[in-house]
Amino acid sequence: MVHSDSDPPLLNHYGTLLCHSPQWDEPQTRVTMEECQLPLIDLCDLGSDDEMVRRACAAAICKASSEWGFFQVVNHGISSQLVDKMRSEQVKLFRAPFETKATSGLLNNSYRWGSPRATCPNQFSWSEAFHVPLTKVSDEACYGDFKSLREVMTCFAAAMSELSRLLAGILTENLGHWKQASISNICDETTCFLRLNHYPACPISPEIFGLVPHTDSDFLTILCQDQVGGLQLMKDSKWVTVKPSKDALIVNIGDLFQAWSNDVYKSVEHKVVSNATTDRYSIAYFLCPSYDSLIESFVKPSIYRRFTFREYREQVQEDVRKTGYKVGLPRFLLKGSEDLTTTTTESNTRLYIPSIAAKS
Ligand SMILES: C=C1C[C@]23C[C@@]1(O)CC[C@H]2[C@@]12CC[C@H](O)[C@@](C)(C(=O)O1)[C@H]2[C@@H]3C(=O)O
Ligand SMILES: O=C(O)CCC(=O)C(=O)O
Ligand SMILES: [Fe+2]
Repeated sequence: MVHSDSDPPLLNHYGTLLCHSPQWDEPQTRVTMEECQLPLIDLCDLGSDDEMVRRACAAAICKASSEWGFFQVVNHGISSQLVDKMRSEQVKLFRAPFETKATSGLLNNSYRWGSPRATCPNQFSWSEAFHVPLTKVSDEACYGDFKSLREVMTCFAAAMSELSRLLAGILTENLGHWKQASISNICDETTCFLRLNHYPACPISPEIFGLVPHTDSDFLTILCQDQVGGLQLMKDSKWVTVKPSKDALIVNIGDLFQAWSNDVYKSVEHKVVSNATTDRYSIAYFLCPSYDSLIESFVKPSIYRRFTFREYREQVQEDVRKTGYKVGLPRFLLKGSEDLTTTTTESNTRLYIPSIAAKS
């Protein structure tokens, strides 16, 4: 492996983990995975003159969010030029020396690499990231020498923010309790994040995760990935590989939407497998509420107890600190509601009668 000074010290951190986990000595072979075509939704239909077309599009978004927890959207309004500019700025950013990324306070000092708390190889992520709060995306002081990055990131974050609110509105209204609370009211520019991911090529072992299996701790995530591939999600208890699609963005439901919808929508486990030869880049936009926001289902009996986003984050961080793993929603199950929580099978798929004519 040729080491460049921009690479985080993934190899020696991973090496120390290996020393304590002998069972990882056997050579591993890269298995070919079943590829899936995520539900593909053309958001142009939301602007159709035909109300039935608008309703059908909204219903498809809701159905995919319940059955897959994932879907992909085209004609989402984010130009390929902006995506290409964002990607080239992202590549430049990660090519900076590791010292600069890790110690200069760049992007609100939001740099993360590997998995600092990993105690064994399967808790390790062969990746680096900047997890940037939206409040800082336009802050000139956060960009150091990366002046051109600021304008692109500001435009990109604004476009992702608008798209996330459109989708959250459709998903909330389908639940029928949109009168009592709207997610757009508790999520705003000050509470969301933009996460820039870089997955360096990893020629050591196909067993190494680019990003460990996890569910997202938010309402929903919009993901812009390059064409390298590697994202996998859990479908019917099997890992399936998401086939990259050039002009599509991927949307996935987060833990908070699963709780808010009383399990109608699913926050589905996903991971990134490493690539032996090619670096991979992605950008994730996380629609998150303020830390004091109360997450509760308006549908009774609730499966989960009411909790604030702050409680949720603190519980995740405590579990990761103590066990190396995120537990997430199971920590908030109400007593006796374990048997209420649904698993997605054809038999209990909800009937979609959107209570709205999707807004054009
Ligand atoms: C959406 C996210 C949840 C996560 C942080 C992240 O931004 C991307 C990685 C996720 C992950 C995966 C491994 C661990 O479960 C976790 C606690 C972590 O450190 O990174 C989760 C994060 C989370 O749920 O907060
Ligand atoms: O890079 C990807 O495809 C997935 C990233 C992800 O799951 C995350 O940042 O939460
Ligand atoms: Fe994720």
